[in-house]
Parts: sequence; C-alpha cells; structure tokens
Amino acid sequence: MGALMSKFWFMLFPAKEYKICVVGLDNAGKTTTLYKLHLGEVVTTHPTVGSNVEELVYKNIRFEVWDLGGQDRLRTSWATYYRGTHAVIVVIDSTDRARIGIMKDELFRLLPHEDLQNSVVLIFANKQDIKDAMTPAEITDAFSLHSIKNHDWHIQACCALTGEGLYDGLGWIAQRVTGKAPS
Ligand SMILES: Nc1nc2c(ncn2[C@@H]2O[C@H](COP(=O)(O)OP(=O)(O)OP(=O)(O)O)[C@@H](O)[C@H]2O)c(=O)[nH]1
Ligand SMILES: [Mg+2]
Repeated sequence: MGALMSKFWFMLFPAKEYKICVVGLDNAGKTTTLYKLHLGEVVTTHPTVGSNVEELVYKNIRFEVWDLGGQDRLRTSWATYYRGTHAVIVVIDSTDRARIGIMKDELFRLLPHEDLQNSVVLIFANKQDIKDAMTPAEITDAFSLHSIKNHDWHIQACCALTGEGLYDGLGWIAQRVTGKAPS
C-alpha cells in the first residue's frame, strides 16, 4: 500500500528536475566532467558531436545535464539547448591561454540569450592538475567576470580527472537553484 501511495504521489507531484547546460571550447573537459560526476570514473572521450545527456542526483536534487560539443562549427547550436535551463556550466581549459579571447566572446554571447535570463552561471577552471594552469583569479580577470551583472555567477577550480572541485561547483548550483543549502 505504501509503495502504491508513493507511486501515485510521484505521478501527481513529480520531483523537480533542474536542467544544466555544459558549454565550453573543444578539449576543455566537458564530457570528462559529465561522466566523472555521473559514473565517478574517467572515461575515454572523443570530441563530442551533438550532445550527451545524463541525469545526476546530488543530495536528493535531480539534475538533467546536457554536455554540448565545443568545436567551432558546433557552438552556434548551443542556443538550441537553452530553453528551460536553470544553470550553465562553462568549462575552461585553464592552460589554454591562447583561446581566452574566443571563450570570453562565447560567454558574453550566451549571457544575454532570452532563455538564460534566469540561469545561474558556474565557471569550472578545469585542468588545475597541469603546471602553469591559470588560477581562478587570473581567469576572473581575463574574462572580466565582475562585469557580469545580470547573472549569479561563481568560479570553481577543478580537475575533471580526479574530480576535485566538481562537487563543490555542483553544490553551489544546487544551493542557488533550490534557494536552500543542500542537506
Ligand atoms: N590533465 C587534465 N586533462 C583533462 C582534464 N579534464 C579533461 N582532460 C582531458 O582533456 C581532453 C578533452 O576532454 P573532453 O572531456 O573530451 O573535452 P570536451 O570539452 O568534451 O571536448 P569537445 O567534446 O570537443 O567539446 C581529454 O584528453 C581529457 O582526458 C583535467 O582536469 N586535467
Ligand atoms: Mg565532449
């Protein structure tokens, strides 16, 4: 009886799911990040063509996470995924100093999109395991993050290979989208 009641309860009041879009240039580590969070493992990746989507449950909060291909020709299609997005994760290869300007342009192109007006923005400063990786402070300056006024944003140092920092970032999103500290 209890199980039946619970089934009906969830049919009537399905648990809310929060949508996350993961963007960033090719080779930034988006797919590695998604599967490290989803499986707890480092998977062998190939450049993503289109997208990958997985469900993550973190502290009883359900997320639908879309990992979008970052190659130049694929970036124009990012916007087709934005509808209903609660949070954007921007993954940055912190060693890729040569393409800071390109990623900055992409970031400031996506922020005004009408489907992202209520989305929070998490920047993962990935590949912190590599010597000479830019620090979050350097990236904050290089991307002029303090000029972002219309979105709640946060930068988190991480390493998708070890998982370090990934749950700190997800925890920030969870807290922002639910409006309460995850238990
Ligand atoms: N050293 C190091 N390598 C990483 C890290 N995260 C990802 N990589 C490597 O970076 C390469 C690209 O990773 P992907 O996850 O495929 O990159 P992506 O952002 O999904 O790339 P696209 O699908 O082309 O947009 C792979 O060889 C990963 O193993 C990290 O934190 N440190
Ligand atoms: Mg990928």
